[in-house]
Amino acid sequence: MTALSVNVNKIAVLRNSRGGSEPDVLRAAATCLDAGAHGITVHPRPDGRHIRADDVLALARLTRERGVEFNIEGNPFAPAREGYPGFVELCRQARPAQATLVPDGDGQITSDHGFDFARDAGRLRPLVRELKQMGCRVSLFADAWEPVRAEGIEHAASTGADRVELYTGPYADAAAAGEEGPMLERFAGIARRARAAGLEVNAGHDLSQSNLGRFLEAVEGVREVSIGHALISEALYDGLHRTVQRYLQVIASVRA
Ligand SMILES: CC(=O)[C@@H](O)[C@H](O)COP(=O)(O)O
Ligand SMILES: NCC(=O)COP(=O)(O)O
Repeated sequence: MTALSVNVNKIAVLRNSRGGSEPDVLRAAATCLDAGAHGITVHPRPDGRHIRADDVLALARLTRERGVEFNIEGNPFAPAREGYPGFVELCRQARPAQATLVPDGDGQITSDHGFDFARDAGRLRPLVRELKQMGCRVSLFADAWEPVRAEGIEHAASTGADRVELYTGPYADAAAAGEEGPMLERFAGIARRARAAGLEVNAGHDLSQSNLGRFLEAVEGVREVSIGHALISEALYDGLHRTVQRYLQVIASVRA
């Protein structure tokens, strides 16, 4: 069954908006785990807009104590700056179960593309090796809708990474327009291609209660979905514990 990793970035957005300690990221993560979430994801960004280095280390302790997975996302090429030791150094300190490499620039409002693996495989390879030597499973953020980039799956495998995380933003947009059919076929094809290349498949970005089930029905073998923005938004109306349980029910209802 697909694992649910809850991304708690948006708890930190609200907390940072007033400069205090509430809402508490750690308490929110513990609530998600109490509700049955399989893991926690964060995407600390160099500008510190939400998750900060101290959150990462605190969440690393919590997930280790709970015996669940911690997934840290980030751009491994982004330089360190005050308050941000750099992605690889953060992983060295936190030792997450999974490191998900995402090619985001500082100016992006959110993640919106995967790697160009034909171009980037060479410089990703040593980073993947270093992270795996730390004991991290390594996942690479990958597009699934642009033919040019999507053909790079074999290049992604050549980096030594364990998984790709399919960027599902375009799927979510298509689903909102009721036009997800062709997109799902493409995602299913890329997922098969990834597994044939020896990569397991994660998925994430803009997944929600309304679009998750159709995605998992169409795209076989998704090991993990990491979900944040929609889940936290829905939790504002329905409560965090109940919302996490609703996502788990969606996942459990998917035909094996
Ligand atoms: C990689 C990805 O698609 C998301 O996990 C990303 O973490 C979202 O980042 P923001 O929460 O900063 O939008
Ligand atoms: N990798 C995707 C993730 O962690 C959360 O993305 P979103 O649900 O906040 O869009």
